[in-house]
Amino acid sequence: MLKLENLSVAVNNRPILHDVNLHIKQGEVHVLFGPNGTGKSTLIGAIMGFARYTITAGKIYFKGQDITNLPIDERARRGIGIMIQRPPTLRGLSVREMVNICGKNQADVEILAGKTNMLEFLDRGVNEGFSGGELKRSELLQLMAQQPELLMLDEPESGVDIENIAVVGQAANYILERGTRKNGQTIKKRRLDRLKSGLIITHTGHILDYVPADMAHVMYQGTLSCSGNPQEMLACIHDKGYEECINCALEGVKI
Ligand SMILES: Nc1ncnc2c1ncn2[C@@H]1O[C@H](COP(=O)(O)OP(=O)(O)OP(=O)(O)O)[C@@H](O)[C@H]1O
Repeated sequence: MLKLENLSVAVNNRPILHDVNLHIKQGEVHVLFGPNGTGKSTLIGAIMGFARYTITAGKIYFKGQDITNLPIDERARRGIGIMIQRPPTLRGLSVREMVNICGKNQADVEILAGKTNMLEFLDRGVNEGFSGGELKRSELLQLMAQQPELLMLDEPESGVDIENIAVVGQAANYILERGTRKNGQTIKKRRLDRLKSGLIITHTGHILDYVPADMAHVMYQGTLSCSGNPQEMLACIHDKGYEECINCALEGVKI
Protein backbone atom coordinates (compact mmCIF):
# COMPACT_ATOMS: atom_id res chain seq x y z
CA MET A 1 0.00 0.00 0.00
CA LEU A 2 2.71 2.49 1.06
CA LYS A 3 6.43 2.19 0.48
CA LEU A 4 9.02 4.77 1.44
CA GLU A 5 12.46 4.32 -0.04
CA ASN A 6 15.37 6.23 1.48
CA LEU A 7 13.15 9.22 2.10
CA SER A 8 14.83 12.43 3.28
CA VAL A 9 12.80 15.55 4.03
CA ALA A 10 13.69 19.15 4.87
CA VAL A 11 11.60 21.97 6.30
CA ASN A 12 12.76 25.53 5.59
CA ASN A 13 16.07 24.09 4.31
CA ARG A 14 16.57 22.26 7.62
CA PRO A 15 16.98 18.50 7.16
CA ILE A 16 14.46 16.72 9.42
CA LEU A 17 14.12 13.16 8.07
CA HIS A 18 17.06 11.06 6.92
CA ASP A 19 16.90 7.97 4.78
CA VAL A 20 13.55 6.63 6.03
CA ASN A 21 12.45 3.22 4.73
CA LEU A 22 8.99 1.94 5.54
CA HIS A 23 6.62 -0.60 4.01
CA ILE A 24 2.97 -0.73 5.07
CA LYS A 25 1.20 -3.57 3.36
CA GLN A 26 -2.48 -3.52 2.43
CA GLY A 27 -4.58 -4.07 5.54
CA GLU A 28 -1.79 -3.33 8.00
CA VAL A 29 -1.87 -0.65 10.68
CA HIS A 30 1.51 0.68 11.80
CA VAL A 31 2.14 2.88 14.78
CA LEU A 32 4.84 5.49 15.19
CA PHE A 33 6.34 6.32 18.58
CA GLY A 34 9.15 8.75 19.34
CA PRO A 35 10.23 11.68 21.48
CA ASN A 36 8.96 15.20 20.74
CA GLY A 37 10.44 16.93 17.74
CA THR A 38 11.95 13.84 16.11
CA GLY A 39 10.02 14.16 12.85
CA LYS A 40 6.89 12.00 13.20
CA SER A 41 4.48 14.71 12.01
CA THR A 42 6.97 15.63 9.30
CA LEU A 43 6.84 12.05 8.02
CA ILE A 44 3.09 11.86 7.63
CA GLY A 45 2.94 15.44 6.33
CA ALA A 46 5.49 14.58 3.64
CA ILE A 47 3.52 11.46 2.68
CA MET A 48 0.37 13.60 2.35
CA GLY A 49 2.31 16.14 0.29
CA PHE A 50 2.05 19.34 2.35
CA ALA A 51 4.00 22.05 0.54
CA ARG A 52 6.18 22.99 3.51
CA TYR A 53 7.93 19.60 3.41
CA THR A 54 10.62 19.36 0.74
CA ILE A 55 11.63 15.88 -0.31
CA THR A 56 15.39 16.09 -0.75
CA ALA A 57 15.97 12.40 -1.57
CA GLY A 58 14.11 9.13 -1.91
CA LYS A 59 10.72 8.04 -3.16
CA ILE A 60 7.15 7.60 -1.93
CA TYR A 61 5.15 4.80 -3.56
CA PHE A 62 1.41 4.43 -2.98
CA LYS A 63 -0.39 1.38 -4.40
CA GLY A 64 2.67 0.74 -6.54
CA GLN A 65 2.74 4.23 -8.10
CA ASP A 66 5.44 6.82 -7.53
CA ILE A 67 3.63 9.76 -5.87
CA THR A 68 6.76 11.60 -4.69
CA ASN A 69 6.03 14.67 -6.80
CA LEU A 70 2.24 14.61 -6.90
CA PRO A 71 0.28 17.53 -5.40
CA ILE A 72 -1.67 17.03 -2.19
CA ASP A 73 -5.12 17.01 -3.84
CA GLU A 74 -4.08 14.24 -6.21
CA ARG A 75 -2.75 12.18 -3.28
CA ALA A 76 -6.10 12.67 -1.51
CA ARG A 77 -7.95 11.60 -4.67
CA ARG A 78 -5.80 8.47 -4.86
CA GLY A 79 -6.83 7.49 -1.34
CA ILE A 80 -4.56 9.08 1.27
CA GLY A 81 -6.20 10.80 4.24
CA ILE A 82 -4.68 12.57 7.22
CA MET A 83 -5.66 13.95 10.60
CA ILE A 84 -3.14 16.59 11.62
CA GLN A 85 -2.54 17.88 15.15
CA ARG A 86 -3.67 21.46 14.62
CA PRO A 87 -6.12 21.74 11.72
CA PRO A 88 -6.95 25.32 10.65
CA THR A 89 -10.25 27.08 11.29
CA LEU A 90 -12.22 27.59 8.09
CA ARG A 91 -14.66 30.45 8.67
CA GLY A 92 -17.56 30.65 6.23
CA LEU A 93 -17.50 26.90 5.50
CA SER A 94 -19.71 24.74 7.70
CA VAL A 95 -18.80 21.26 8.89
CA ARG A 96 -21.78 19.95 6.91
CA GLU A 97 -20.48 21.55 3.69
CA MET A 98 -16.98 20.28 4.37
CA VAL A 99 -18.19 16.72 4.95
CA ASN A 100 -20.17 16.91 1.71
CA ILE A 101 -17.03 18.05 -0.13
CA CYS A 102 -14.95 15.24 1.43
CA GLY A 103 -17.61 12.68 0.53
CA LYS A 104 -18.24 14.09 -2.96
CA ASN A 105 -21.86 14.64 -1.91
CA GLN A 106 -22.32 10.87 -1.49
CA ALA A 107 -21.84 10.71 2.30
CA ASP A 108 -24.77 10.44 4.69
CA VAL A 109 -23.69 13.42 6.76
CA GLU A 110 -26.18 12.95 9.61
CA ILE A 111 -25.33 9.28 10.12
CA LEU A 112 -21.59 9.94 10.12
CA ALA A 113 -22.04 12.93 12.44
CA GLY A 114 -24.02 10.69 14.81
CA LYS A 115 -21.15 8.20 14.89
CA THR A 116 -18.67 10.95 15.85
CA ASN A 117 -20.93 12.87 18.29
CA MET A 118 -20.82 15.82 15.90
CA LEU A 119 -24.53 16.35 15.10
CA GLU A 120 -24.74 19.63 16.99
CA PHE A 121 -21.65 21.00 15.19
CA LEU A 122 -22.75 20.44 11.61
CA ASP A 123 -23.78 24.02 10.95
CA ARG A 124 -20.80 25.66 12.67
CA GLY A 125 -17.73 26.82 10.76
CA VAL A 126 -15.09 24.08 10.39
CA ASN A 127 -13.09 23.95 13.63
CA GLU A 128 -14.48 27.33 14.72
CA GLY A 129 -13.98 27.46 18.48
CA PHE A 130 -13.73 23.67 18.70
CA SER A 131 -12.22 22.12 21.82
CA GLY A 132 -9.30 19.68 21.44
CA GLY A 133 -11.60 16.65 21.45
CA GLU A 134 -14.10 18.28 19.09
CA LEU A 135 -11.30 19.02 16.63
CA LYS A 136 -10.36 15.33 16.53
CA ARG A 137 -13.94 14.23 16.02
CA SER A 138 -14.46 16.85 13.31
CA GLU A 139 -11.37 15.64 11.44
CA LEU A 140 -12.50 12.02 11.73
CA LEU A 141 -15.96 12.92 10.49
CA GLN A 142 -14.39 14.41 7.36
CA LEU A 143 -12.18 11.33 6.95
CA MET A 144 -15.17 9.01 7.32
CA ALA A 145 -16.77 10.83 4.38
CA GLN A 146 -13.51 10.79 2.37
CA GLN A 147 -13.01 7.02 2.92
CA PRO A 148 -9.22 7.00 2.41
CA GLU A 149 -7.42 3.73 1.75
CA LEU A 150 -4.43 4.89 3.81
CA LEU A 151 -5.45 6.61 7.04
CA MET A 152 -2.79 8.67 8.84
CA LEU A 153 -3.58 9.99 12.32
CA ASP A 154 -1.37 12.35 14.30
CA GLU A 155 -1.92 11.77 18.04
CA PRO A 156 -5.65 11.00 17.68
CA GLU A 157 -6.17 10.64 21.43
CA SER A 158 -4.45 13.82 22.57
CA GLY A 159 -6.87 16.19 24.31
CA VAL A 160 -9.69 13.63 24.10
CA ASP A 161 -11.57 12.52 27.24
CA ILE A 162 -11.92 8.85 28.13
CA GLU A 163 -15.42 8.44 26.67
CA ASN A 164 -14.51 10.17 23.45
CA ILE A 165 -11.36 8.08 22.99
CA ALA A 166 -13.78 5.22 22.36
CA VAL A 167 -15.59 7.39 19.78
CA VAL A 168 -12.28 8.27 18.13
CA GLY A 169 -11.21 4.61 18.11
CA GLN A 170 -14.53 3.48 16.66
CA ALA A 171 -14.35 6.18 13.97
CA ALA A 172 -10.84 5.06 13.03
CA ASN A 173 -12.03 1.44 12.86
CA TYR A 174 -14.96 2.51 10.70
CA ILE A 175 -12.56 4.13 8.23
CA LEU A 176 -10.23 1.13 8.38
CA GLU A 177 -13.28 -1.11 7.96
CA ARG A 178 -12.61 -3.09 11.09
CA GLY A 179 -15.64 -3.96 13.18
CA THR A 180 -16.13 -2.69 16.70
CA ARG A 181 -18.36 -4.40 19.26
CA LYS A 182 -20.63 -2.35 21.54
CA ASN A 183 -18.19 -2.63 24.46
CA GLY A 184 -15.50 -0.97 22.37
CA GLN A 185 -13.55 -4.17 21.68
CA THR A 186 -12.27 -4.37 18.16
CA ILE A 187 -13.08 -7.38 16.04
CA LYS A 188 -9.80 -8.33 14.44
CA LYS A 189 -10.69 -9.05 10.86
CA ARG A 190 -8.48 -11.57 9.17
CA ARG A 191 -5.57 -9.69 7.69
CA LEU A 192 -6.40 -11.12 4.27
CA ASP A 193 -9.86 -9.53 4.47
CA ARG A 194 -8.56 -6.08 5.25
CA LEU A 195 -8.20 -3.60 2.44
CA LYS A 196 -7.33 -0.41 4.26
CA SER A 197 -4.13 0.59 5.98
CA GLY A 198 -3.16 3.00 8.72
CA LEU A 199 -0.20 4.90 10.14
CA ILE A 200 -0.88 6.28 13.60
CA ILE A 201 1.33 8.55 15.68
CA THR A 202 0.78 8.12 19.41
CA HIS A 203 2.63 9.03 22.59
CA THR A 204 0.35 7.26 25.07
CA GLY A 205 -0.68 4.25 22.99
CA HIS A 206 -4.29 4.57 24.27
CA ILE A 207 -5.62 4.41 20.73
CA LEU A 208 -4.17 0.89 20.47
CA ASP A 209 -6.84 -0.28 22.95
CA TYR A 210 -9.34 0.37 20.15
CA VAL A 211 -7.32 0.08 16.97
CA PRO A 212 -4.90 -2.84 17.13
CA ALA A 213 -1.67 -2.25 15.25
CA ASP A 214 0.40 -4.82 13.38
CA MET A 215 3.79 -3.13 13.65
CA ALA A 216 5.38 -0.28 15.59
CA HIS A 217 8.35 1.92 14.82
CA VAL A 218 10.32 4.38 16.91
CA MET A 219 11.50 7.57 15.27
CA TYR A 220 14.65 9.09 16.70
CA GLN A 221 16.37 12.15 15.27
CA GLY A 222 14.62 11.80 11.94
CA THR A 223 15.27 8.12 11.34
CA LEU A 224 13.28 4.99 12.13
CA SER A 225 15.48 3.44 14.79
CA CYS A 226 13.51 0.33 15.82
CA SER A 227 10.58 -1.70 14.56
CA GLY A 228 8.66 -4.43 16.33
CA ASN A 229 5.54 -5.60 18.13
CA PRO A 230 3.44 -2.55 19.13
CA GLN A 231 2.44 -3.74 22.62
CA GLU A 232 5.95 -4.92 23.46
CA MET A 233 7.48 -1.68 22.27
CA LEU A 234 4.92 0.39 24.16
CA ALA A 235 5.61 -1.57 27.36
CA CYS A 236 9.36 -1.11 26.85
CA ILE A 237 8.96 2.65 26.31
CA HIS A 238 6.75 2.93 29.41
CA ASP A 239 9.29 0.96 31.49
CA LYS A 240 12.54 2.38 30.25
CA GLY A 241 11.68 5.51 28.27
CA TYR A 242 13.13 6.16 24.84
CA GLU A 243 16.69 5.71 26.07
CA GLU A 244 16.56 1.99 25.36
CA CYS A 245 15.34 2.65 21.80
CA ILE A 246 18.02 5.26 21.35
CA ASN A 247 20.66 2.80 22.53
CA CYS A 248 19.32 0.28 20.02
CA ALA A 249 19.54 2.93 17.31
CA LEU A 250 23.10 3.78 18.24
CA GLU A 251 24.04 0.10 18.23
CA GLY A 252 22.14 -0.48 14.99
CA VAL A 253 20.10 -3.19 16.71
CA LYS A 254 16.58 -3.99 15.49
CA ILE A 255 14.04 -5.17 18.08
N1 LIG B 1 8.85 25.52 9.63
C1 LIG B 1 9.84 24.93 10.31
N2 LIG B 1 11.09 25.44 10.33
C2 LIG B 1 12.09 24.84 11.00
N3 LIG B 1 11.93 23.69 11.69
C3 LIG B 1 10.72 23.16 11.71
C4 LIG B 1 9.60 23.72 11.02
N4 LIG B 1 8.53 22.94 11.22
C5 LIG B 1 8.93 21.92 12.00
N5 LIG B 1 10.24 22.06 12.31
C6 LIG B 1 11.04 21.20 13.18
O1 LIG B 1 11.03 19.88 12.69
C7 LIG B 1 11.27 19.00 13.78
C8 LIG B 1 10.31 17.83 13.68
O2 LIG B 1 9.00 18.29 13.97
P1 LIG B 1 7.78 17.28 14.00
O3 LIG B 1 6.55 18.09 14.26
O4 LIG B 1 7.81 16.45 12.79
O5 LIG B 1 8.12 16.38 15.27
P2 LIG B 1 7.24 15.28 16.03
O6 LIG B 1 8.11 14.09 16.20
O7 LIG B 1 5.95 15.10 15.34
O8 LIG B 1 7.03 16.00 17.43
P3 LIG B 1 5.85 15.94 18.54
O9 LIG B 1 5.89 14.58 19.16
O10 LIG B 1 6.26 17.01 19.50
O11 LIG B 1 4.55 16.25 17.84
C9 LIG B 1 11.11 19.82 15.07
O12 LIG B 1 12.38 20.09 15.60
C10 LIG B 1 10.45 21.09 14.58
O13 LIG B 1 10.79 22.22 15.36
